[in-house]
Amino acid sequence: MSRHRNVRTMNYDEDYEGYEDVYGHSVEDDYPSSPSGKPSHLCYLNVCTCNGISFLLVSVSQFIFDRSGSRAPQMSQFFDPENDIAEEPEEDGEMPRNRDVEKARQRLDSLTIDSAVDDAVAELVPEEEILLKSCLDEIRDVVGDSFLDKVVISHILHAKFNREKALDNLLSGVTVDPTNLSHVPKKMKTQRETPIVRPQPIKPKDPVVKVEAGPVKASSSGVTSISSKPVESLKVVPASSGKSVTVGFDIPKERSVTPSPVPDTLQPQQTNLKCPSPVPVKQETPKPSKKKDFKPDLALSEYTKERGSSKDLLNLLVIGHVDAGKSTLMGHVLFQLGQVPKKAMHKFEQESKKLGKQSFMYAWVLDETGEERSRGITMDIAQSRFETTNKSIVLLDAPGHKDFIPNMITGASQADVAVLVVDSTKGEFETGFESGGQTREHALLVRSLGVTQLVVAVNKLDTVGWSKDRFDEIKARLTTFLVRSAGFREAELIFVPCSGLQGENLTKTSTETDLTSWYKGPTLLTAIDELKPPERPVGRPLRISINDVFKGPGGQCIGGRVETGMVQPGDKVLVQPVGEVVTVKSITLDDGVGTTAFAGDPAIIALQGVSDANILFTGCLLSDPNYPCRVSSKFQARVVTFDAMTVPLVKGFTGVMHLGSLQEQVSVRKLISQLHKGTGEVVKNKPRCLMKNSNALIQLECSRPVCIEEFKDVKELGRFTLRYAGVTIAAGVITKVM
Ligand SMILES: Nc1nc2c(ncn2[C@@H]2O[C@H](COP(=O)(O)OP(=O)(O)OP(=O)(O)O)[C@@H](O)[C@H]2O)c(=O)[nH]1
Repeated sequence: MSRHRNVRTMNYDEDYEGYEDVYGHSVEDDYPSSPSGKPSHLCYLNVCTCNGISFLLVSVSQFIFDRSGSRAPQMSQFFDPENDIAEEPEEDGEMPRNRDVEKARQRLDSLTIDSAVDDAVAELVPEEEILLKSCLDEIRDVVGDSFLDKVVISHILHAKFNREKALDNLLSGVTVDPTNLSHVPKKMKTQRETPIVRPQPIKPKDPVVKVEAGPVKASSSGVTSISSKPVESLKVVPASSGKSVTVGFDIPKERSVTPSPVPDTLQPQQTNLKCPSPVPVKQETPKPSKKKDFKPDLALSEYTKERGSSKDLLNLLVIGHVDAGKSTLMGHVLFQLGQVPKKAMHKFEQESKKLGKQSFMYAWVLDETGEERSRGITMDIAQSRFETTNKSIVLLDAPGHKDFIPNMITGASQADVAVLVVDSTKGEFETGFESGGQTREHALLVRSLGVTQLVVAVNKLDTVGWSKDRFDEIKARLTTFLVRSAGFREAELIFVPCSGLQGENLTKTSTETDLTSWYKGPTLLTAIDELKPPERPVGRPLRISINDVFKGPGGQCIGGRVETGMVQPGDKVLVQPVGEVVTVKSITLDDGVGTTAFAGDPAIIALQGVSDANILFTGCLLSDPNYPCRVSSKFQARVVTFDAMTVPLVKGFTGVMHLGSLQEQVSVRKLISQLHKGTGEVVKNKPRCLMKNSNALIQLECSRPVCIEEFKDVKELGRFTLRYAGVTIAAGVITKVM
């Protein structure tokens, strides 16, 4: 079995209609409180307007971590702008005589700074307040609580919101003159429209491990996993070391194509990320084909001939909060279906027992790496395949831990349908469902990426005595959220009570009388079989998104998914964005049958005539040379911001865009207009910032040209999510490639 990405191939109209649910449907009037009892989870529902300064200020405060609470350290305790803490006597001996004098001087200095900073902050205009708070948060990520807020603020103001400079000054002990913090003469403030220079992201506090797809691994259980390997740890000079810190994300000025996706987990603090040697773009934006009409007939008749009588393929993603039991559930399903040999299962049982982790024996079917098994968590998408009565299922088991959400997004970009697993144990469902848990974020993500059908596995029901009340309670709370906030249709949701560990109600009707006394619905497998197959855009120009590049027996190979069209051995394909034409040497399909790959198929493709292996990388594309994909670094998008957003979206904001297998740093160039949720009408032109739950038209720019399409043309390559500081803050569809 191979490792690859799949294409979501859903009916365009139906899918777009779904997006109208997400982006367009207004239920402001009837929207209830959130399940948590908070005013509401308004993610898709409310229009956030910024009509005046007072509103803006109140709203901004919601985003800001308030360090002025009772736990805030006393200034006299820590503050010493001139002398490093290291100069304090280390031993517990008597304090030097001049210490009292020194402390008194510090107090005096701090008081001066205190009032000067207050004065300067009081003079800020709203955009500056937002910037100040965003700078403060980012610097806090590096220095932690080692400096008082006002000291950090004084440096930010002194550096005119340049957070790199402020951080450098702070760490190298530069003294700020507290009487000179008013950075802009008052008379200028009223005139200023957009002169605020957006600061660059800064260094992370801790080294971060990037998890990246590794080579294909076949296993005894027939499961293929995308191995996780630590690729780079950033070297960070500790703040206390006194050494100067180089900060800022190094974006090459020239437009070059480099196989270096930006790891999301590093946002917003990434720095010094070294891209592999750039490969020159031969044809940055391929010229549109002169042939106006693409003829889909050949592809469609081939498809009918080859696939007409076979089962529908369904790419199924399994999502849910960490430890909800996803791997155990699906591992047990595979075992019950005979996909895992008894001998292999026995081995997993013995080995997991030895490690004291016997409860994870079924999870081991899918969690294959040593690290996953010893830690008891899934770290990357594991892929397998099974059959139901009417469907051929490609199973994608996603990691639940929030550190691995970028990997989960990779899976979500391949999914046609999803199984959301929730733990029904008392307290555990609540943990996963409350803010900070992954149940909501995963559901929002898959819906944003086009999944409209969801099976909810109410798992671990054995822990609550197969309680119908608990099942009903979870069903009610989730339905409210999934329908009202995430934009699913109630008719597209199927709730199935089950136990992954005990194997109840998975592939055959349960024998557990406490369950069968009240539940007569489908098993998990039947529910999956009932999901509708997506329509495959076979009759469109070829697009194959690449998620793996490796040397195979056939030479240079890629693992990818055919997004649209079809491909056969001998076809010429255009590698984009580089713009080099290569030949398809051979195609290996996931089920090993046939050599023609159609839209929706995951495939391994060996290529001939590749001048440099570096032109192929995760996130690049193979397309029809006569009908190439758009390649651009600038585009317009309609976005909806999520409830989890922690900083307002302003011009210059930089985050990570996830578009299919592509992860790319992107910044907001323009906030064009804020839109009404229900009607899509412009409610405000050129808003200064976007808050949570806003709907807007914005212009974005990537740091290098990427393959993108307008959503109306190719939905798979026209929608994205935006993440910042490890949180998914927005989803969008591309409305105009520029
Ligand atoms: N009692 C009970 N325990 C279960 C059930 N399903 C899973 N578990 C236990 O829950 C723990 C976590 O299971 P996993 O399958 O690793 O959970 P996961 O959701 O795949 O975890 P991540 O992929 O790391 O997010 C293990 O100890 C399982 O034995 C169940 O139905 N009943």
